[in-house]
Amino acid sequence: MAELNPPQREAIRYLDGPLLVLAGAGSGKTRVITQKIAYLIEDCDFPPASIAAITFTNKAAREMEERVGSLLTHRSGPSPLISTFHSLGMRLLRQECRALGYKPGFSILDATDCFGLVGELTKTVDKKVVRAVQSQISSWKNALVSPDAAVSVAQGETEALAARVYRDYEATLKAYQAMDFDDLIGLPVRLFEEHPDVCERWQNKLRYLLVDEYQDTNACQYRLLKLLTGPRAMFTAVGDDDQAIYGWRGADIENLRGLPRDFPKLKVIKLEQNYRSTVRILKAANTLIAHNEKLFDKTLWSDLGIGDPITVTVCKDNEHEGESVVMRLQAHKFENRTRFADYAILYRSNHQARTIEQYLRDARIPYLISGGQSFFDKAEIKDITSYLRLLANSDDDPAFIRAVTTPKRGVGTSTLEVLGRYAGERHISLFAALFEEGFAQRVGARQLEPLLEFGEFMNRLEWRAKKEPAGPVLADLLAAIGYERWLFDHEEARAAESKWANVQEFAAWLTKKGDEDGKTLVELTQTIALINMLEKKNADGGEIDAVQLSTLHASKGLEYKHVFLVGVEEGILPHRESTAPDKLEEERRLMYVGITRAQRSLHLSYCERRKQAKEWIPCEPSRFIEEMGKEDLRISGGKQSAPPEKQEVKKRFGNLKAMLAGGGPGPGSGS
Ligand SMILES: Nc1ncnc2c1ncn2[C@@H]1O[C@H](COP(=O)(O)OP(=O)(O)OP(=O)(O)O)[C@@H](O)[C@H]1O
Ligand SMILES: [Mg+2]
Repeated sequence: MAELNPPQREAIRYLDGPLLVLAGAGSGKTRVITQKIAYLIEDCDFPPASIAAITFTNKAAREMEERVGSLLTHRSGPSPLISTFHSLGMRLLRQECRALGYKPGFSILDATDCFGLVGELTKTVDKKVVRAVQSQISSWKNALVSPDAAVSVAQGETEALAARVYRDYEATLKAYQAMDFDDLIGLPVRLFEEHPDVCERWQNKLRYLLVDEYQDTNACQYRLLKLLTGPRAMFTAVGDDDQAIYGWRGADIENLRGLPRDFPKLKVIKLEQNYRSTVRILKAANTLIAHNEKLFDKTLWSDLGIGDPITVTVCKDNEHEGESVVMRLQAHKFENRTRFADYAILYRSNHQARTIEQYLRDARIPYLISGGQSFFDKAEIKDITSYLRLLANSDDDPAFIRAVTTPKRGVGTSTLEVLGRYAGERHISLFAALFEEGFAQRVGARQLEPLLEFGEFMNRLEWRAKKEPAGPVLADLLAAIGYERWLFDHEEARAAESKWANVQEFAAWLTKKGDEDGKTLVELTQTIALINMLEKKNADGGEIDAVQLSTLHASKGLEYKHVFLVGVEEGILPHRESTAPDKLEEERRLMYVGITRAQRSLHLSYCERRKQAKEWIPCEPSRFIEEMGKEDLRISGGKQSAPPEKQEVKKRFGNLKAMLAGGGPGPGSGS
């Protein structure tokens, strides 16, 4: 407890009832959670398995696991449960799903799978409509609105359509023995409400709960939290209302406001010292967020020194911005003798990453991306996981269709249509239907043969997939379906190579996971949907020295020595669809999150124009730059000052070249 300030220590030791730690960015809220877990185990003799900590992302969960692990090095045996709400829900459902009419092998459909399903049910090819319907259904699910209730609350055409689709969507998922991400929270809530005995069992099992990033919980998660803690209400929640950035996904700041109302005994502790950022960075963040309506009074100070001014670079267009950010990063790294991993480049939307990636690749700078397209979203990975899903759950019709048609094995669309109709009449899955005599009578022997062969192959493999270690079973599966050959027959050589490399990486990862955790292929399958990034570690086990590229949303809770925040323009940040007053406040919080990720230096940039559908559109600097208070900003570039900025970069690179020629950097200002 040495490295803790008095309110942090108080928060850690407080066990008399529910506790809320409410504090600004970088004030050590996450550290309170980590240390409190150690305190509960070490000093209060809580069995590790009776403690659950909930983080916002898988990455945060892994980091916390590592930190807790290093605090408890001398202990072996079970560890506390550290996971996201979704992983916790999944764990719970795996054990209890029979009470809700699910088999333990239930499938988890990711957002892309669900998009396909909603698309089919909506009967439209207009992706915008499908997306709107999908997002509306998700909002209802997160707000605990049932399909029946949705019909009566729906307003306008899209919502009415969504309400109609909602019921079919739920029924279809159930028929597939499948769940979407929202179900991983919603179904445990239903389970606990319908089965108080099960709820009580879990309340006794989990005796202390800790929740990080509490401001971004939604109504459903809040309900789950209340059910899990029960009347004892032994929990610590930490959060910052100024960092609530997931309103668009159903998170509700009301849950923060409602906490004192629902728990009259709630104790609130505030933390005021920021241990992350220099004074200038913190001041800019505080000045900016003061433009939002205040929910709670908070102060935040730092004694880490005044620090460098915040730079604002005006760029001609986004190509120039990409080039400039990479050049400035290289120069900064050289001057300060830092590592690539000390840098993050943050942006509002995924598409902004493309240009930056290009310039990073050209400069041969290693980088990692988070918050982007998931590895598991790639077609080749989804092909393979469809087999795994089907092995775990033979009711998973979407998985069946993908697996039976990829690679092609002579099963045509018309046969599948007959199979679908037959299965529908009999109310059974496609997989079960293919073995039935009634179906065999409707198709010719030539059509039936490849289907039966596939079915028998899967049946033979299922037994092994449920019993044997994952690695060898997966290797045999890949060989048996001839996936590699099929890729090279159907794709250009280079595309096929890269896809096959991805499949191999995936197989190696699953094998390793299986070996580490002693899990079978079927057991691992459910985890796949929940993981959005491979744990990239290099051969010696350390983290790769790479620049981190991330959306602002995905950067929450993390910190980097030096941060480049790009595209700080009207229309991007704030986003053009979010300029209504309440949405604007969320955009401002997003900017606040971005600024407060930086420890030592912060570099903003924006473009004077951007290309949109072949046309150049002039851009305005984001209002948030103005709102940060100008005195600590150093603005360079742009029309008036274009030459000096160029000179500046040239000068620095001139130096760089001279220094390189001279064999090494001069004294740096430290990292
Ligand atoms: N008492 C302390 N003494 C020294 N360093 C501390 C102390 N408390 C926290 N820190 C450090 O300050 C940094 C910020 O802490 P932490 O990430 O826990 O803040 P946070 O409040 O969770 O931030 P965010 O709101 O961004 O999630 C971390 O590097 C942490 O190790
Ligand atoms: Mg935190």
